Amino acid sequence: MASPQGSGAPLEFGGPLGAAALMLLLPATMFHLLLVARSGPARLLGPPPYLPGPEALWSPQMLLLWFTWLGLQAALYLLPARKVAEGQELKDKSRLRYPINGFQALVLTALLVGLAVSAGLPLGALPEMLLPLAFAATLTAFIFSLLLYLKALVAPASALAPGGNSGNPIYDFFLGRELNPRIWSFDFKYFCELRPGLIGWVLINLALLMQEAELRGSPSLAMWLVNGFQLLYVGDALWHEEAVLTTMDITHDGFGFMLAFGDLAWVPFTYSLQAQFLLHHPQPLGLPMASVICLINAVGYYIFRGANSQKNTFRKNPSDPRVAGLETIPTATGRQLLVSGWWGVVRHPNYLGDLIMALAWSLPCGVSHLLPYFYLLYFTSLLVHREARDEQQCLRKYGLAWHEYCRRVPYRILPYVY
Ligand SMILES: NC(=O)C1=CN([C@@H]2O[C@H](COP(=O)(O)OP(=O)(O)OC[C@H]3O[C@@H](n4cnc5c(N)ncnc54)[C@H](OP(=O)(O)O)[C@@H]3O)[C@@H](O)[C@H]2O)C=CC1
Ligand SMILES: CC(C)CCC[C@@H](C)[C@H]1CC=C2C3=C(CC[C@@]21C)[C@@]1(C)CC[C@H](O)C[C@@H]1CC3
Repeated sequence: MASPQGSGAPLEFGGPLGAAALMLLLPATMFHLLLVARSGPARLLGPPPYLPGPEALWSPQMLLLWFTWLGLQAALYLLPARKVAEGQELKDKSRLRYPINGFQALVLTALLVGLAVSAGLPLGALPEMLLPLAFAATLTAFIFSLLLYLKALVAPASALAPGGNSGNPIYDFFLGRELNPRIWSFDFKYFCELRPGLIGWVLINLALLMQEAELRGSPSLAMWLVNGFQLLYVGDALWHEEAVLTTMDITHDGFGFMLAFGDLAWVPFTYSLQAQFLLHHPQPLGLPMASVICLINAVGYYIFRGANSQKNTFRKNPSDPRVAGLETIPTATGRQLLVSGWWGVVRHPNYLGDLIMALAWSLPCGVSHLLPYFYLLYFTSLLVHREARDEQQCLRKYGLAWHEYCRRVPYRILPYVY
């Protein structure tokens, strides 16, 4: 039951002060974006059009709707899975088991929503409820993180994350103390990372598309593109759900406010920003420009999926014919690093593809406003920071072999630039 206070891991995110600032700044940014997206000038950097009073934020009905959504996703998570995957080896040499049924949850949610809409559910009314729903999600994230923090007090030391156990309560609350908090086999972090937020994001997009159809007779081409691109991204993440088990969020970071808020509130309510913007600021988009944007998204997806699949295939089975011919660097751990193929172009080709897609999601919104480009700006800084964190971890894991990889592949994300 011991908890190693002051575990000695280097502090990230600017330490306790940075963590405290982010805990205020992230929800404030999310509410700012929600308010600004529906305002006439839609200025990213200006003040919000008004400050919402408690009656605009707090609604018991929206809280109930939010919990119904979480309950539905939890029920779908518990349905029999097509596959059960094992996670990475833990400190105590054990491996946790995870159900692989995220895509099934997406399809079943689509069927249920389809049935409910045909029975008269006014999905197009959802955009009017975003503010109180986002407030319910934020409140849930705060309370949930507090419960997770308390749960970690009685967790065995082997269950704690390397990073979030500095002994500073603010920092540890933000980063998360326990690595894989579970009740029986229900894994909270894995559940939150892929289900309520990601599926909620595409549902909000769909509701915005439906409201646009109600307002203007039919959805605009720009709205179709944004919905299509982001549905592809979410569908892809859930189809390749097993790949999330090797991300640093699952293997390294504890489950605290950062991920709870990020997964439950930030993803659905800010990643849907382009569709929110388009509902209130329709943009003309001709077929030639739409084709160019589709091409940009396709190129981004091709790089993103190609790089991720190449690494996942290689990590599962280095002798797989699809990757067996690639050049590698041996490491002292026995694992190898790819140094040709996508991973020989830059050290994070998957981030490059992801960023190209992020650009394609903003372009349908035109160039008259900076607001729809918020995701691209935020995502660039998230991935630059994430890449630096991953490099630190790889350097610790692979030492000299990592130096050799950096020498052979000098650019991190963008060839010849960064
Ligand atoms: N939309 C969003 O908000 C976000 C999206 N993403 C996306 O999620 C996906 C997963 O990203 P992320 O979790 O950051 O990490 P990555 O999938 O990029 O994985 C990094 C790990 O890959 C392994 N690796 C690195 N270089 C090599 C190499 N040359 N050969 C073989 N293995 C190597 C290392 O782990 P090891 O050696 O232990 O296998 C390293 O720790 C990405 O596509 C990213 O774009 C990520 C964050 C947010
Ligand atoms: C609120 C903060 C700014 C930080 C929040 C970060 C989270 C929103 C992201 C951390 C890692 C994520 C991943 C994904 C979504 C965003 C979060 C949760 C994916 C599931 C997106 C789809 C990809 O195919 C896989 C990603 C894994 C990491």
